Amino acid sequence: MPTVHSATYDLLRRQGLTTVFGNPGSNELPFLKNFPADFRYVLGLHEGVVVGMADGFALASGHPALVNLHAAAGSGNAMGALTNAWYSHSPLVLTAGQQARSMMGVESMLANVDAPQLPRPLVKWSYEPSCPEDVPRALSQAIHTANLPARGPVYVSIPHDDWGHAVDDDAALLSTRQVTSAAQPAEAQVEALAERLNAARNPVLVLGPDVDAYGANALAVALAERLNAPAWVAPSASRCPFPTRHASFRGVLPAAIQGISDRLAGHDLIVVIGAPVFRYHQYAPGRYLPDGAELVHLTCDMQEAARAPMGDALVGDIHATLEALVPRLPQSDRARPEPLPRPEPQVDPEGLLTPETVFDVMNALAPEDAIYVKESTSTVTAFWERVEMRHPGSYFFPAAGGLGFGLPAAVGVQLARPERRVIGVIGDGSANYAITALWSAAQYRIPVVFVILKNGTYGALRWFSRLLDAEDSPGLDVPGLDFCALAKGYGVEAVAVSARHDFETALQTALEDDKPRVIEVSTTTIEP
Ligand SMILES: Cc1ncc(Cn2c(C)c(CCOP(=O)(O)OP(=O)(O)O)sc2=O)c(N)n1
Ligand SMILES: [Ca+2]
Repeated sequence: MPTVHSATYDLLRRQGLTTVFGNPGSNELPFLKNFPADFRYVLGLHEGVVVGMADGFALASGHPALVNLHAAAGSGNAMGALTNAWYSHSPLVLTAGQQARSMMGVESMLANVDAPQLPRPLVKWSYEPSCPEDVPRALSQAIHTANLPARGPVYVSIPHDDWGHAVDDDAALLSTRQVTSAAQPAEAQVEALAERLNAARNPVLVLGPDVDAYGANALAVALAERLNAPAWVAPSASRCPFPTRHASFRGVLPAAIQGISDRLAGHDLIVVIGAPVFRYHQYAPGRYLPDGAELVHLTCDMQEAARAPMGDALVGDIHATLEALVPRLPQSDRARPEPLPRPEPQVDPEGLLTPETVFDVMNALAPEDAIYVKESTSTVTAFWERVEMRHPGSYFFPAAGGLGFGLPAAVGVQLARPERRVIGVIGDGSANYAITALWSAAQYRIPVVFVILKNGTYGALRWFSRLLDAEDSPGLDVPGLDFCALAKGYGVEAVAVSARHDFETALQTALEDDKPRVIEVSTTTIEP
């Protein structure tokens, strides 16, 4: 007779979720016992690391990832990482152990009181099965809910005395289910979009993370070339949807209402693809659109479409829609955009490196298909100007700006993409939120190159403090951190550098190694 335990592992195996990212408690042991030999468990020492690794793994692989957390305390620790997974449309299947059913009501230790409520609103669906026999079906619903557009995290709480319960043979019907979506816009919808583009005098593209998530980067290039239109990356970029040295590439839009309108002034049609409209950040009120401009928005996420403050929107599959759209457009006779000029090298002060130099060296030495996991807020602009990214899946940044993503996500990305080198570019502030990810990288010998930019301060907050007239705020500096000692403590080799040649040597050595390494670089602080 199959049990909840055996039926669940059959389901997970057939649905391709054989890597479990977790941090266990007693509630989880009945799920983890008799752990199948064809499954892999990746331990994180904090649940923010567990979810961060799973997030990087899911985003880089394009498939759902399974997470197993401890009840309330474990799930609570994961909430910060969930903010990023929610906004990056990351298909995470979070499971959490619950106290035994008869012990929940008295709120005994490790009872997850009102479990489904805890992760809301950062999950698409949250559930605790009402009886043990429903656990396999609930997990099947969780997998498909996470994976259907718009993709996103889900949460299932499972009492630990459910796993041994018998289930009937029909539970096996779950494991072979294939649930997919077409989301192909109708002929008339594609035609209407084509007509609008054809009628535009001076269209501009604004491309978001879901272009990269749907593998539609080449279609975005084809669209830009067919229109001879400039292509901006949508603000607060969490992925790279367009080759950064292409002639149409114009950089990342500022995350400010008036700033965006200023950059897009003169265009009569703004075509936003695969991004919310928009992920503003600093409060800089202004006009949502430049004079004379209209906006049309293609998104996979109905909530993005519904909540936008302006424009028309079409909800559909990004890849399928562009595939249907591009052939309908005649080759424009507009002048092709001129490539952006290359930035000048920066002069480094004695004993420090500018972030610009760090990125110039990275661009020179890293493989052309390197993957960057970025979490140093003040250096984002300099990075996009100086580091070339041309392949899909080359860049990941916390989609909600929730720090503690970078280190673990870099581990998860490298686990998903062993054929490409992953370089984590992490601020000395951000590095502390999930520093224990270094232990997982060492334990599982996941060869991420962690470059920690040490400017001794929360650089982005220094900038914000000026913007918000709060420059006398306390708590903006992080002096006295020794990331070589910290890395050593977690089993990762590390070196500290403060001169260009030393960084070149350290980076080259790390790129040639098959184990993780930390490079602590003393840098100046720059404006975001
Ligand atoms: C979990 C969490 N805590 C606090 C913040 C606030 N915060 C903080 C603390 C920043 C400073 C980041 O400093 P860094 O050293 O990582 O990078 P820079 O010096 O390049 O800004 S940026 C920012 O939004 C956050 N975004 N997420
Ligand atoms: Ca810093």
